[in-house]
Amino acid sequence: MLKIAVSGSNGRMGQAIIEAIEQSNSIKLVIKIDQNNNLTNYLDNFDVLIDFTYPAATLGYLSICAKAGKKMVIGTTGFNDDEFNQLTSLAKNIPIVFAPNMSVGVNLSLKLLEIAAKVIGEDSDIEIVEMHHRFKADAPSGTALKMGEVIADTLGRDLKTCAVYGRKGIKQIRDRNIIGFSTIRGGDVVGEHTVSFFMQGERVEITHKASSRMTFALGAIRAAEWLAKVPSNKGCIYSMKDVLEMS
Ligand SMILES: NC(=O)C1=CN([C@@H]2O[C@H](COP(=O)(O)OP(=O)(O)OC[C@H]3O[C@@H](n4cnc5c(N)ncnc54)[C@H](OP(=O)(O)O)[C@@H]3O)[C@@H](O)[C@H]2O)C=CC1
Ligand SMILES: O=C(O)C1=N[C@H](C(=O)O)C[C@H](O)C1
Repeated sequence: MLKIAVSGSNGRMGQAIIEAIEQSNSIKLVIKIDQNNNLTNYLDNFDVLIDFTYPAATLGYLSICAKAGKKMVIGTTGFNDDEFNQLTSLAKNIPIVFAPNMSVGVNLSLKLLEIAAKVIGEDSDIEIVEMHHRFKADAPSGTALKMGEVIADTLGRDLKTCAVYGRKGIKQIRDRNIIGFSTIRGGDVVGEHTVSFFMQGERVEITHKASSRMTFALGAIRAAEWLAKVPSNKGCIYSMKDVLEMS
């Protein structure tokens, strides 16, 4: 039976993952890691670490796992460029699944966005709106950024130069080539993303709404089961596209 360690075990996602593991017959929860215990003491006990925490904490756990040859599923979002480079470098030693959103629906939406961008992207004003609960610590969401990246890549644009986050202070009409991002935070919204393609006389919208964190938790478990079959010495960053075999 696959042995799982969960870091951030007291968090919203940590709790959802523990609940999902408890309902599974094929995997077993062996260690809950929180800020009071040390992963280093348990390295012989688990096969895959599932981590949904904060960037600094994730990098700490990844550094330990990379040295010990332990695989990781990482759902944490909000990495800055420097932190992302550290993650990329550490993942040369072990296979990891790293995805800002583990739900099947969002990963299908990424595929739909690729198609939409190909067909209508050049003729559209593209705007991404995301809405999350009041406790979310990063903005825009990792999912919104991933959606923007997929669209920008499809259109041959660089998201670093074509993204506009909010419009305060901008005193000019909209440039067709930008991808706009807007963020809403409030209450207990689990996670909602809408990408609008505004054309002349019509508008296409692709929306995903998560109503339970269980969708992310089940995706993380699916990723751990998939990762278990990848050789430990094959350092690589995999995505949910790999896990779900969506080429
Ligand atoms: N990829 C996906 O599908 C999804 C990704 N996420 C992402 O997962 C992350 C966590 O979200 P969520 O569960 O809502 O957040 P929470 O704040 O509820 O949980 C975060 C956990 O991280 C722990 N933590 C914080 N700092 C440290 C540290 N330095 N060392 C060890 N542990 C630490 C916290 O511990 P303590 O309780 O002790 O403070 C807490 O248990 C976010 O980045 C979020 O965006 C969320 C949902 C889905
Ligand atoms: O913090 C959250 O809650 C979520 N974070 C992820 C993100 O930043 O995209 C995924 C999901 O939308 C929930």
